Amino acid sequence: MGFNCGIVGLPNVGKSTLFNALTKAGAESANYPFCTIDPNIGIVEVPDERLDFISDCIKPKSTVATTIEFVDIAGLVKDASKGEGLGNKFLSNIREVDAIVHIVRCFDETDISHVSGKVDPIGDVEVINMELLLADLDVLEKALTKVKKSAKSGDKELKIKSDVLEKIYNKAAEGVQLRNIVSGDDMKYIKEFNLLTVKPVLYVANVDEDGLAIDNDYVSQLKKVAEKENAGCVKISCKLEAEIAELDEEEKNEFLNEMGLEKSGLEKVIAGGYELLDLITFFTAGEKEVKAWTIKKNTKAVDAAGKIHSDISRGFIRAEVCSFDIFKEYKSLQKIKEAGKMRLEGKEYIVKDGDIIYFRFNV
Ligand SMILES: Nc1ncnc2c1ncn2[C@@H]1O[C@H](COP(=O)(O)OP(=O)(O)OP(=O)(O)O)[C@@H](O)[C@H]1O
Ligand SMILES: [Mg+2]
Repeated sequence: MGFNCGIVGLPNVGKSTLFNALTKAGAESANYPFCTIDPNIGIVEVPDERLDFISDCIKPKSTVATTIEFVDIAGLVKDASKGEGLGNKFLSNIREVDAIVHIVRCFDETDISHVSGKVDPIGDVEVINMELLLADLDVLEKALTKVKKSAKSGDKELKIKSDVLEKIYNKAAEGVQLRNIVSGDDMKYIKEFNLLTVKPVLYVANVDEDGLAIDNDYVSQLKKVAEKENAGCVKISCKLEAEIAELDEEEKNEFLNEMGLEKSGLEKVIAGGYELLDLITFFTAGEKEVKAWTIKKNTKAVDAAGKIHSDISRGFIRAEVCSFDIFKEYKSLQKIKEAGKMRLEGKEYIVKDGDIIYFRFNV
């Protein structure tokens, strides 16, 4: 089971360019709208300095990073919810992803055409978000009619569901993106509908080289939009990232240095996506292999063990756990044990981000 982020935005804003930089998959990217029709899917390693540190100390035969999936989706235009552009096909591709990376054009470059004729981040975001919301309204309206009817039977649970749907429908009709108003309790009634504006979103400002050094007006505008929505916003140049991705490690560092950048923007996007998905990482560390594993926040030790192998979960005895900070101090699991700093935890232990775990099991 993987977790994925869908890359969405207007046509010709740099989605495939970013996707290629992320995945080195060579998806078609060109200066015309609707270049992408079918979604491209790519697996991306999640860079993690902690994994590198553990690996440097233990020097295992292999080191394995954790991954997430990115999906490059066709461009969306106004009235897509009514079938314009690639319309419903596009929307159903978005329905399948866990989180949304929304790319917004924040560069001038007259050679690259813009579907509405001018660069306008606020307007562009509104077009996309409105289409997503209209699609949600459509789904909610149908669901509400159905549930209301069945709630007439007097079933209490259906009555609650109908009330929740009605409340959310009314909010959507007011133009509110739903991610900010749906509570955890509401979520269980609407999960099945896979609503688009409930999915977490990260905005990506796609800038030119000048915009990288100093925020241009477009970026400032987009940052305000993101802030208002409580969403994250990262600034990168998709075109530059695609060029950097072609370089080998040494050239890449040289290039980043020259540009006065610490790390490539891709890492910011990957880290941002990982955060959106509400994921954390734990590590297993042996002489053969040091490996990063992905789990949802609040996963129990016995379920985390199941990520590695169902036998380990089934025969779970206990987990030997230390935090990354402890490892950083002692640099060796043996030394941590000798110092009495290794904790023994049971099945119910909630795994924390950065835990290094050894599972004892018996089958
Ligand atoms: N930061 C940038 N500066 C200048 N040009 C850029 C930048 N980012 C992308 N481009 C250019 O914009 C054009 C469109 O890019 P791309 O094909 O990635 O868009 P897209 O969003 O995937 O479009 P579609 O929706 O049609 O699939 C390409 O020519 C690409 O090189
Ligand atoms: Mg594309």
